[in-house]
Amino acid sequence: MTWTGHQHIYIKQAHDKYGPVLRTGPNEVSVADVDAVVSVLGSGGLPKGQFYEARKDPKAPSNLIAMQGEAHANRRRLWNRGMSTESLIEYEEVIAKRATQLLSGIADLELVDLAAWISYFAFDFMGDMAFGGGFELLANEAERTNIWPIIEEFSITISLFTHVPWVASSLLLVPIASRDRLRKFGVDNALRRSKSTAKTKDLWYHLMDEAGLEKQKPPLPNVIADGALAVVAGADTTASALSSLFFFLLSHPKYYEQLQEEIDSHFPLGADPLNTSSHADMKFLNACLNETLRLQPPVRTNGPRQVPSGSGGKVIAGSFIPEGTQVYVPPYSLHLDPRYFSPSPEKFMPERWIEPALAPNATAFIPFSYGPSNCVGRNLAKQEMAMVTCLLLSRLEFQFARGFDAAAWPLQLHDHFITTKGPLMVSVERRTTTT
Ligand code: HEM
Repeated sequence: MTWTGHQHIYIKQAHDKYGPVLRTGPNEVSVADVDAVVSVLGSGGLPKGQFYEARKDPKAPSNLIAMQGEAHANRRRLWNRGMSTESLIEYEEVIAKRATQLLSGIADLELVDLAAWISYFAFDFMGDMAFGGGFELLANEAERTNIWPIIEEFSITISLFTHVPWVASSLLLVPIASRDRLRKFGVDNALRRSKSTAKTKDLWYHLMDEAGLEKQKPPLPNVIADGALAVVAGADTTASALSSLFFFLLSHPKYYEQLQEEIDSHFPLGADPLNTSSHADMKFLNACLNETLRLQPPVRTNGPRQVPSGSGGKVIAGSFIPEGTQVYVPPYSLHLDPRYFSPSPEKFMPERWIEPALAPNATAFIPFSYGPSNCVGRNLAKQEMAMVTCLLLSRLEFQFARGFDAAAWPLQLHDHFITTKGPLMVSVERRTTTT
């Protein structure tokens, strides 16, 4: 089931048929019920278990996502500093530089694979954040030809073999030549970054504790492991969400126009669409981002938590779950559940996030998971998406390319823990009114 990339659809169909608590394997259940969000993922919920343990590389230091308990809380403190409001303000300049490169890269191409270009943006930016630079996919055609296929091979291979490509041992599944090149690439960049002083406080600055706030300096290999995690966990997810947003807008011209109008009203002629100070007031933009993350959550099934041995089991959503069982709380199934998102949960309707009469059940909305191991990069991801969307829609006009099979695109979004996607072919024109 995992191999097809459509497991999120099968699980949803099975929930529709058999109810919210479903046995999906000899020792695992899927619970698509809002009660499970807090009781499984919340702070008093269940720990990560064998699923994450089995994917750890015993020879490599763990990255944040594979950690638990106190070790996780200690490492997460460094990450939280790197994702604080002040840090996000520092990152604006780096996002702006890469978004502007994205704009100039596609502005004069008539036909563009927008999904690929958005991915180049997302990888270049996460390389800047995690290692103070490294990828130059937007600027460098040779890199797009030589390095991008390796990154894609890496993403697709590990995603085919494991649910959690973010855990170190997944690297072992990538063909040796690619793996070695990628490892060398990561280590070279990390070593270069470790010898330099950052011009801005990037994520590395916080993970390495360059401010000297911790009693002990984090060991370099741990920081390399977390830097690599940032690239894998932060680039593809954000790129998927942004590509899906453009797909939905292009499929719904009414919403495309409404969003463009909101953007134009906040950034009239001469204003900088990369300025983030209006984002909180841009209701329709935020509604479109939420609606995209609801219908196409980049992490569709997510990794499970486990009922601890010796606990005697746990009652979840009204069902007794024995100890040792792995429990999934699948975002895709929850997000399409009419109990939580009505009317028409399968439709792209940004207004459900604006009109009180359509208000969804916010607890059932978990694109970034929930609780102590939720996505530490969620605010950064939203900031990237908002900046790129405002810039592109204020400067360019997009349409699906002639002959593009829009109906087929969502089926090319494959759930391999993260989401892999097919080409999103669009035609592009400069807007004359705002430039
Ligand atoms: C739209 C974009 C994104 C989505 C949908 C997303 C989703 C998620 C989800 C569902 C998890 C929980 C995984 C689990 O329970 O195993 C997670 C964890 C994580 N994400 Fe994100 N993510 C996004 C962007 C980012 C970005 C930009 C970063 C920045 C580096 C990031 C870094 C992380 C890290 C480090 C974790 C592990 C947190 C922990 O275990 O404490 N993510 N993300």
